[in-house]
Amino acid sequence: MVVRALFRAVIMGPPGSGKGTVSNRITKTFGLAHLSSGDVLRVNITAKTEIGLLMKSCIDQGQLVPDDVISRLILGELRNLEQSGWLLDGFPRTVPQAEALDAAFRIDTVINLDVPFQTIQERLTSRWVHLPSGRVYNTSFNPPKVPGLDDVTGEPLVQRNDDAPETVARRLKAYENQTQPVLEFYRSKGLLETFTGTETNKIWPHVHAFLSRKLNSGIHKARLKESLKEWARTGRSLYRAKN
Ligand SMILES: Nc1nc2c(ncn2[C@@H]2O[C@H](COP(=O)(O)OP(=O)(O)O)[C@@H](O)[C@H]2O)c(=O)[nH]1
Ligand SMILES: Nc1ncnc2c1ncn2[C@@H]1O[C@H](COP(=O)(O)OP(=O)(O)O)[C@@H](O)[C@H]1O
Repeated sequence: MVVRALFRAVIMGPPGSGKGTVSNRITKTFGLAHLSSGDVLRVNITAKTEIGLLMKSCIDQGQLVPDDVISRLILGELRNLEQSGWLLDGFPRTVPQAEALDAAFRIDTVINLDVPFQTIQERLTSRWVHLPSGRVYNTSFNPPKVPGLDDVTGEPLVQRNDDAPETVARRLKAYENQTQPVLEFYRSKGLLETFTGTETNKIWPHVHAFLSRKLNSGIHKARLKESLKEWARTGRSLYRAKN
């Protein structure tokens, strides 16, 4: 699919607000590369890299990893995506991270998923993930075809250590204290676009319409129409392979 060259977006929202789920729909519909800071960290933990080993306990306890570590990691990954449009998920999470990103790249828009904290806790305790790919499931919202197994590879799904209820509470606190100020950072630059709701399937059409408008000039029109029709007809089935 053809997308206007180098469209660069950030998706924000509290833990469990649906960033990964919506990112997957965006990247499939609009052909952007997806970079999730949480996935990058988890891949490092699984591969037992030096960074992974150092950051594991921080992540398991629901704390943010240090700004300089994550900024170096993510800006390095983005430099490998120099030639593509991308959607950045989970970074920046603090104002110093936002400043580091700002110094390195021009951002076109910031999508903010505004989902109430009460909605989130239950979602996270029933979240299951396929670690190698980052595919995310939920026992009630989007269960895998075979319980406990990834739809694409058939490999086992796991629950994240940091999705335990007491750790989720700590992550929400970190979001309030450290990440909410980033919303103001982007609001003051006129980049923040907020989508409020409690259900991803109701938020998604608004995100879709917004990005379609933004990207209209470059998107292959026929593909967009086809994807909208498919969405209207089947709901989420377009995205079943991952979500
Ligand atoms: N019940 C319910 N679960 C959802 C909804 N949207 C996403 N989820 C699930 O909630 C969990 C968190 O979503 P995810 O996209 O991983 O959020 P992130 O932490 O912001 O990246 C996952 O298990 C999703 O499958 C929704 O509208 N309703
Ligand atoms: N930008 C970041 N800054 C600091 N820590 C981060 C960042 N991104 C991810 N992490 C660490 O990885 C954990 C998981 O992140 P992520 O997968 O994005 O969670 P969620 O999608 O549930 O919000 C965070 O709780 C934090 O410990």
